[in-house]
Amino acid sequence: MAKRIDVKDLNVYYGDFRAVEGVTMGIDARSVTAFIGPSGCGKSTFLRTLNRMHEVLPIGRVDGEVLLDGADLYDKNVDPVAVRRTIGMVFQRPNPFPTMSIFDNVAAGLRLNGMKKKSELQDVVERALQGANLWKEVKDRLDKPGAGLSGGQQQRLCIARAIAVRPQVLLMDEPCSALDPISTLAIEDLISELKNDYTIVIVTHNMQQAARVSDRTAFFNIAGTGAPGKLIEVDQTATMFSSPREQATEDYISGRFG
Ligand SMILES: Nc1ncnc2c1ncn2[C@@H]1O[C@H](COP(=O)(O)OP(=O)(O)OP(=O)(O)O)[C@@H](O)[C@H]1O
Repeated sequence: MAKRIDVKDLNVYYGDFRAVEGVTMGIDARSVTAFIGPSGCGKSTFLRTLNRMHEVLPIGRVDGEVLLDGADLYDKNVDPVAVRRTIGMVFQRPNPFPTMSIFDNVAAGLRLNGMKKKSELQDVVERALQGANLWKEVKDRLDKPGAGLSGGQQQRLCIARAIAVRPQVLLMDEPCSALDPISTLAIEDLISELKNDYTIVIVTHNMQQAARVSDRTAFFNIAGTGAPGKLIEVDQTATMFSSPREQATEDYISGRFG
């Protein structure tokens, strides 16, 4: 189910502006890969190319290859909507559907995929909520609005919604930046569990978080305002944090800039 991703010479544009230049890297299946780097270096932009979300913007354009177990996501015969179904995304701010119940939030994607039987939906919703470590807290209030949960619970609800449709990859764009430390730890524990089943990519500004949750870390940087973001290096997280190859990585990790 979990798949690996290989990116080859990827350039990402907003109109004429090249925001990310020449990224080539592999992302292992069933592992957590963290993207780190200073603000504006293109981490989120690059992340959104991995499930073809970038091109939702009219000015969004990509060239290069993103291979999911060897198959190019940008092949002209590939349906971008199908890509977004197999590569799920969790955003910075928890964004449950505000008027929907907790149950319906998790069931929404399943219903879109044609699952109609109540008993089947109940099974999958329960499994997804358990997978997101939220079941115990919400099992007696499934018919209450998702918007009534705490921020940390809402983010776990969004993770449950994302995993309910059994994606092959889960992309997370600073999933803890709006959360308190306790909720952050709950999400980090969850990420460590989910990697047994999913390929996970997480953008984070928090060095400790990258060190705690990821197996591999990719450092991106920009030469200056208006310059494109570039991948500087990617390696095992332990190596990146103890003996990176590039001086810029060491400077960033040790807090000398960014
Ligand atoms: N919708 C947009 N239209 C035009 N340019 C954009 C758009 N979104 C982002 N950019 C530009 O693309 C570059 C990369 O931005 P991006 O948000 O990907 O960086 P980031 O590393 O994720 O930053 P941060 O850590 O602050 O979230 C920046 O120069 C940014 O201004």
